[in-house]
Amino acid sequence: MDMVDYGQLPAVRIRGAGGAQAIVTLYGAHLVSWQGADGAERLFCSAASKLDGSRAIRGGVPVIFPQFAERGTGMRHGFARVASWRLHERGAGYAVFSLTDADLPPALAQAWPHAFALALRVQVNGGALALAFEVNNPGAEAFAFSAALHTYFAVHDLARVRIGGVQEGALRIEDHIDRIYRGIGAEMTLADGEATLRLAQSGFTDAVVWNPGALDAAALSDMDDAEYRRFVCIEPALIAPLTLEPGAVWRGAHTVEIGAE
Ligand SMILES: O=P(O)(O)OC[C@H]1O[C@@H](O)[C@H](O)[C@@H](O)[C@@H]1O
Repeated sequence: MDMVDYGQLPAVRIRGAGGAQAIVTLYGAHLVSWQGADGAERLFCSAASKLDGSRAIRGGVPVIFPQFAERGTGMRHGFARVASWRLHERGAGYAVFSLTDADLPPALAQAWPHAFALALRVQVNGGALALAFEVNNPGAEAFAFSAALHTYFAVHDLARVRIGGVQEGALRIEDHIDRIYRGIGAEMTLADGEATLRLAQSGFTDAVVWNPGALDAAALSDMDDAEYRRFVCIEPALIAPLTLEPGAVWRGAHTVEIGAE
């Protein structure tokens, strides 16, 4: 494990068994790169993304907390993806990042005045990636939150994408899609004609499938026009706000395994 720069952002490189690697920026505890043993990059990150801490990174795995999209009065998709996290622990093949209310700049802390402690554990091992997200309430009052791991999977061509496990039959994506699948239980698959990824989640009850399509991609200043064909977001999510009592902890996990086509 070593410290590297990702654009202008300090980041941690995690090295796992069999040559697996991941890079996580402290800004957002944002997993921006994941390679299995074969060295192929499995996450998409836009060439047009800001990498200087001035706005959320477009790609990788943004941590969404405590609000999903515009479902609330706070920042769109919450503040966790634009906050500076700490490296809490590291070991062979993994690192744990933490964020508490005390780490937030005053404006963000005032906008969401609750005591909280988040932890994100990122582990790589051969062809597997494991993300474990934990929300703690160390305060004296309950708070409600939503959360997601907004994973941008790299694909060779959007037109060849088949997603299994979210609906009856495979889901194909022609262009724009923004759908919430509720009550996800079993494994999902993502195939793009070159490889199949097996995805599993726990704690997170929902999965969001998102791609901006040609029109919306053209309107995004932090994405090149043709890049929408190179990724699909499949996001383990907890959409309906969950109330966390004082002293309670909530855990959500997301695992991805690289398989052959
Ligand atoms: O541009 P943002 O804030 O990163 O959001 C990207 C997308 O994130 C998805 O999770 C939402 O379902 C979409 O509605 C949204 O457009």
